[in-house]
Amino acid sequence: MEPVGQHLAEHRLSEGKDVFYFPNFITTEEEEYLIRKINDSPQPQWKKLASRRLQIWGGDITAKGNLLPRPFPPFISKYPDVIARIKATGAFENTPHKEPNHVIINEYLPGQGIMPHEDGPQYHPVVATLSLGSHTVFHYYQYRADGDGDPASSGHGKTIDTRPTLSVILEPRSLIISSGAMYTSHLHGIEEATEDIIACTPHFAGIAISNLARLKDPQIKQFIGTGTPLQRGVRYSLTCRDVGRVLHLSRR
Ligand SMILES: O=C(O)CCC(=O)C(=O)O
Ligand SMILES: [Fe+2]
Repeated sequence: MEPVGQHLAEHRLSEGKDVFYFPNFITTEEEEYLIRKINDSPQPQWKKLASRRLQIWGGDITAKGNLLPRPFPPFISKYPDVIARIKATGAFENTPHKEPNHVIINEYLPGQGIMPHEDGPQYHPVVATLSLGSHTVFHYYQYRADGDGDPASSGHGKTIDTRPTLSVILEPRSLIISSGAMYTSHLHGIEEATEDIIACTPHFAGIAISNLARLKDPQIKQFIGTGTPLQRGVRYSLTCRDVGRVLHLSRR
């Protein structure tokens, strides 16, 4: 068997950065099935936020950061076997449970996004995100060293550098894994947009994307090649992480 680390390394997007991109991590049939199961979930499973809705699977996390574990539904752990496939990448080799035990499913309508944020210390610093239904553009950011700048873009009293460190197109069916400093000292976010204009040549005004050469979706490639804006559809993402501290309640 090939060493797992080497396999992961083939998917690295940028030298020295722990960001790994896997196009077509699932098939279109699996994608359709997952979207159907997400939409079939009972209404109370959805949590409504101001700007999007989400489902939490694997259990709730207490205020102290402990997971109250609940088994995954079959559409996450059996068919398709998303958790086992993520484990097989080797990215979770050094996490407490060696595989994700917690999955957040986010739904984004066109025009919705997620503000730059950090995922925080309750998770081991590895995150794998599966995209379904539509592409999006995912940015990594850093805090500014000097502390001045636009106060509107600051969080926790620190100012975020609005120029992304790295930008990635997440194709439908792709998996992206971030770990190390990309988890612990960077933020990530998705702009609220209904379309994305991508730079296909150095002189073309648009977002510079780190995984252009790795894209696989024929339509996305064609649109980028002709400078056509990519219209966002409804996107679902499965954010898979390992919560280190798990509460095992004894049964009476
Ligand atoms: O939807 C995504 O790709 C990102 C979601 C995310 O950052 C999160 O749930 O913490
Ligand atoms: Fe996040």
